[in-house]
Amino acid sequence: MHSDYTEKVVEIRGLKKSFDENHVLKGVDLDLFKSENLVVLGKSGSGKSVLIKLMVGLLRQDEGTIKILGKDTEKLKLKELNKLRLKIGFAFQASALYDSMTVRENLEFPLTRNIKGLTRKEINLKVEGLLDSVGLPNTINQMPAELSGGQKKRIGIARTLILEPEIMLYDEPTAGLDPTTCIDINNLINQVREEYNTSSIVITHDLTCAKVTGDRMAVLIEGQFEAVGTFDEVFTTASDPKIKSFYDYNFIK
Ligand SMILES: Nc1ncnc2c1ncn2[C@@H]1O[C@H](COP(=O)(O)OP(=O)(O)OP(=O)(O)O)[C@@H](O)[C@H]1O
Repeated sequence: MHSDYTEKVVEIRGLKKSFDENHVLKGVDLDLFKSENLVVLGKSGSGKSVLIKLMVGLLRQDEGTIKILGKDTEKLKLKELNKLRLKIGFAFQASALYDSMTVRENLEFPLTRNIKGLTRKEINLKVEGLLDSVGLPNTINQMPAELSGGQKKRIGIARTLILEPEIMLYDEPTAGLDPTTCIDINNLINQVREEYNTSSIVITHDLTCAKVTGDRMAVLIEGQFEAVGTFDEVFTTASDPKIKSFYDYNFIK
């Protein structure tokens, strides 16, 4: 256990979001504590991405509050919201690398766009340091098309880390990867937490990823978190039929 569960970095209360008659989030409460990895599980269409989009201000809630690093996101002016967004690293499902840029240029891009006045030496140090961290120093001059799916994921994570976010959001980090590469990415998620002291939300359908990376699980069912706790608390000892069917569904799929 890496968190003492005292300091909250995210606090969500009574969050509701509907699209016309589609009531996606029906009063969601969730805490993310400093230095923990929280795994969010839920079937396709259960609202995991909507939750993340609300957190980073890409969507607006109908009701409820989202506090991030002590700030109520709804009350922030755009400039303050943008400043807060820089503290949240979003590792997209598809890595979202720019195909026409080398690995070095991909990593430099968020840095030079957001931080003015860095010297070439400072930029190089940061880029090279992060590539070392994710175990891919030799890819620096390669194009994304020359990388494997797992390597792209690692570079995507490195690029997200370059602005030193306090909170990491991983959107299905192991989707589409072979089992061995999944293990590598799970280990990287844990390593990132140790090295960069991040607090993370990991969205996944992969129960191995959930077990290996998550201090706590939160299962989104019918618009609310039905169960929140350690993997064993939520799954091994669960008697709730909704949780059981979710667990079975994941293995049948
Ligand atoms: N911008 C939007 N406009 C209308 N409906 C939307 C919008 N975004 C999401 N939805 C709806 O909200 C519901 C939840 O979608 P969401 O993408 O959050 O699911 P998810 O849990 O992330 O699914 P998956 O695991 O497949 O990625 C879906 O019914 C979807 O159609």
